[in-house]
Amino acid sequence: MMAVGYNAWLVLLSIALAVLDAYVAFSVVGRIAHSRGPAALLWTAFGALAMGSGVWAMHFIGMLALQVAIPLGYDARDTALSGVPVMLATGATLWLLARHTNHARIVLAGSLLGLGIAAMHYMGVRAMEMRPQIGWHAGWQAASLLLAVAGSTAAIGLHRLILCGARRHRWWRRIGSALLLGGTAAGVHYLGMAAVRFPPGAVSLAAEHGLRGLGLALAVSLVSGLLLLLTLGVSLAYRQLQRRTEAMARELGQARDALTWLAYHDELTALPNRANVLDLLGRLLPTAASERFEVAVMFVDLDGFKSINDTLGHEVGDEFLRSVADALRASVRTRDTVARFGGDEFVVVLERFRSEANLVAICRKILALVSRPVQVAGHNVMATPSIGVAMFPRDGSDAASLLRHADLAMYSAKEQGKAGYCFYQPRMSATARDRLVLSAELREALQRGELQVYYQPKVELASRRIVGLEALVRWSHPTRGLLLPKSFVPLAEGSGLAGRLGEVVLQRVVAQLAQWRARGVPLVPVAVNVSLQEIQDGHFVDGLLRTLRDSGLEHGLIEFEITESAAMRNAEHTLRQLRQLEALGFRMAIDDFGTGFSSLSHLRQLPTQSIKIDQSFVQGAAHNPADRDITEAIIALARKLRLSTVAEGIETEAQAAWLREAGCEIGQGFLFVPPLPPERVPALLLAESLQAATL
Ligand SMILES: Nc1nc2c(ncn2[C@@H]2O[C@H](COP(=O)(O)O[C@H]3[C@@H](O)[C@H](n4cnc5c(=O)[nH]c(N)nc54)O[C@@H]3COP(=O)(O)O)[C@@H](O)[C@H]2O)c(=O)[nH]1
Repeated sequence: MMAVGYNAWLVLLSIALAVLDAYVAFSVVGRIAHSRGPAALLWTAFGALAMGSGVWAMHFIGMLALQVAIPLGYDARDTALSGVPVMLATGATLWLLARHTNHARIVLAGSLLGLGIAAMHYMGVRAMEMRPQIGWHAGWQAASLLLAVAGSTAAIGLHRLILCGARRHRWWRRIGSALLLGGTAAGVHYLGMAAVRFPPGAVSLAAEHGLRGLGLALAVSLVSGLLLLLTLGVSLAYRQLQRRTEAMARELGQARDALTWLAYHDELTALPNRANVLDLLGRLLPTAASERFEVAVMFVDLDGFKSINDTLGHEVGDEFLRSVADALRASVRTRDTVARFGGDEFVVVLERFRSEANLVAICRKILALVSRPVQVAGHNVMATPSIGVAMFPRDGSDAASLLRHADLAMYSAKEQGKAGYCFYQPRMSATARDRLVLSAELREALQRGELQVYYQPKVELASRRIVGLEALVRWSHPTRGLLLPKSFVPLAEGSGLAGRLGEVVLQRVVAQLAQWRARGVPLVPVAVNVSLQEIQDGHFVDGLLRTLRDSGLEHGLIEFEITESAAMRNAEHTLRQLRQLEALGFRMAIDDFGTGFSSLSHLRQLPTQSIKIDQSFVQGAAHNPADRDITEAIIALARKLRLSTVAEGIETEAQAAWLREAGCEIGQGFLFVPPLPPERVPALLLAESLQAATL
């Protein structure tokens, strides 16, 4: 038997190539696993080519490292063909590993790869074309086959363990599995070569025409190494790209989820919003119709929330709305829906309730829980709810009509004194239509001059002398008769006509005063009610001065009454406007005092000469100690601020006497004179006092 030796450098080179090859192969498995469709197929083919050719190059360099006493060569065709089984086996292995793996798949992949490597080796040895044929040592042959299968399986198993295990030390373990697989491929080759027995006198026919030489070994190593490095580079770059794409997809997904949430929820309270409720009712009502159960929609609106917002600020308002949301949730079952439609409007949807009495109980619970005072940023805040209820199928067959009717019922609850609930009744729709008609008619009435101004005297309580008049608008409606402000002033404010209405009243008052003066009637200041909309209009002061310009009237003859809640709203801007009016010599009074949320520091800054005590306190004082206490407190406060007090709505002598004793100087009410048309006022102004006047 011929002696056999190896070129140690080429052996080392072949082992290094095998390890690099294995490392690249595992990297490519990751790319296939994370790709789909054609990309996965392309990576499999690319990986099979790179890894198969790497193993093949390792084997070929190993063959070239072989040194025997005779010249050796390798048939080019057989050598090239020996790469085919390993490439096929590699392709199959990569594909198997990239998909779902279990123990059986790992053993199958390891066996396929091992057999592919072994097949390549034994085909490659044949390429030497030895004559006589070489002999084989069965033991070494069996050992090489066993190593091929066991080593490949172990390396693949180790790699799977890495993927499933913790991230720590992954890199080292990946190198370990590459060393194991690379070592296996090299081991199969060198164990296989140990099995080869060159008969004495044997020759290699391929030495004449085949591949041979150190230069060739280096060239193959270089090409194969470059191919593997290129594959590794592309694989890493591709992984980076995939990670970025995945991160972007994740971010996009999160952004889409956030947008979807926002589209269906109210950001402030995290409650469902209008779109959500419409969606819910759209699904619920058909089921309710087919399964014959009832659905109730409750419209909940807070009374006086605006003044909380305006006087205490939006942060306090927001916090208070969140507490209202909690109170509403606590009032109903978890399966009922509580939603916020915006502002201070909430909606509750209840399904499968037991009876109408059950709904009444829920309304009462809402009233009790929502009306509780809440501590927000050091303030004791409270607002009562007004609730409107509409039921399916009785009050509406679809979401839109149910919500509209619940809303109308809520308005009705407000009209009935607020802090209550109302169930929808068909006549409410008629009332709403009526409001619309009246609103349209008001626009024409302003042009046609149907508005009139009545005057109610303000009287000095001690002497019953008339010290002022209040101008109160009336609408002489062609078919409905004389309408009071409560039936059309809110309509004017809701339809943007408040400014025009104020202008008309002011023109009438100025013309009236000028006419009385011309007739020699002694004049007293006339108070004109102004709404917040008018005050906030940037042209209010200009319009006022224009109206007064040719009248020759002193500005001190006009007093503006602004309600307490309006004075506190948008406080800064309102304050600027009022100061401008004061600087021009106009007088100012705070109307309906005691009904809003005044900030005392703000009140101190208001350029006002008097405070009007709301008539509810004046009339309640006789039987309600709290009203009496509030009235006395307002009078004391006005004294401290050096303001005069005017008590509204005095109807009895007892009220007048008590108010006078309490320190109130001026009064107004039916006891003295009701609001009168202008033609009846001169007689009063010409008399010394009311006692002397004949009404
Ligand atoms: N923006 C404008 N608002 C106006 C204008 N004119 C009136 N108003 C606002 O309407 C409110 C109601 O006015 P009215 O129905 O005319 O009622 C006044 C009196 O009739 C009533 N009053 C007077 N004395 C008594 C009484 O003894 N008992 C009793 N039950 N009611 C009485 O009070 C109203 C006057 O109150 P006040 O203005 O608070 O002094 C009216 O309050 C205005 O807000 C307008 O031109 N523009």
